[in-house]
Amino acid sequence: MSASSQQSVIGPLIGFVRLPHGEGLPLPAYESAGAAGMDLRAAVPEDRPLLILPGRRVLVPTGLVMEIPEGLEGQVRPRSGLALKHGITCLNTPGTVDSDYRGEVKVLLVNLGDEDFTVERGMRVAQIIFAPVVQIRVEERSLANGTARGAGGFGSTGTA
Ligand SMILES: O=c1ccn([C@H]2C[C@H](O)[C@@H](COP(=O)(O)OP(=O)(O)OP(=O)(O)O)O2)c(=O)[nH]1
Ligand SMILES: [Mg+2]
Repeated sequence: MSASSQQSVIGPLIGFVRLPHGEGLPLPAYESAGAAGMDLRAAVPEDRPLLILPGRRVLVPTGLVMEIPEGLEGQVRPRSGLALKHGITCLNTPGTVDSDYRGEVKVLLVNLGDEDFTVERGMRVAQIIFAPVVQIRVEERSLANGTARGAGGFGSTGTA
């Protein structure tokens, strides 16, 4: 198995459906044995790259629909290299992909740099991390139970 196609053999199985405009792009894969995220590629047309002007945002298609099982979510997060070199990050980070979402996964990029940035087809624009989620039950109460911290927060435990 090559370094660029690591595949977990014990993790949950997630179905990826490739949309027509995603044809020909590699499926997301773990790029190293211990990678937490799988990179997401831009499924923009070869002849129509996306230009992101400084201060502007664009929604980048990935060409993928994911069947995330109940109990998991997808977190769309920025890539540090793009952030460091170009000021490109995800505006809504971490983006949340719900387990019942069956639309195309998209990446909302923002250009916080001072130069134009071009998103080419196949460029790895973000990464997705799959993580467990719990859905809680809500019970309204008149008073919260007491704790040692109480209402202290926002630096209440000291300055250093
Ligand atoms: O970075 C992201 C964030 C979200 N989504 C998709 C999957 C997610 O399940 C859906 C809704 O996202 P979210 O709940 O964050 O947005 P919303 O503004 O609350 O929309 P909605 O009312 O559809 O829930 O949009 C993405 O493809 N990429
Ligand atoms: Mg929502």
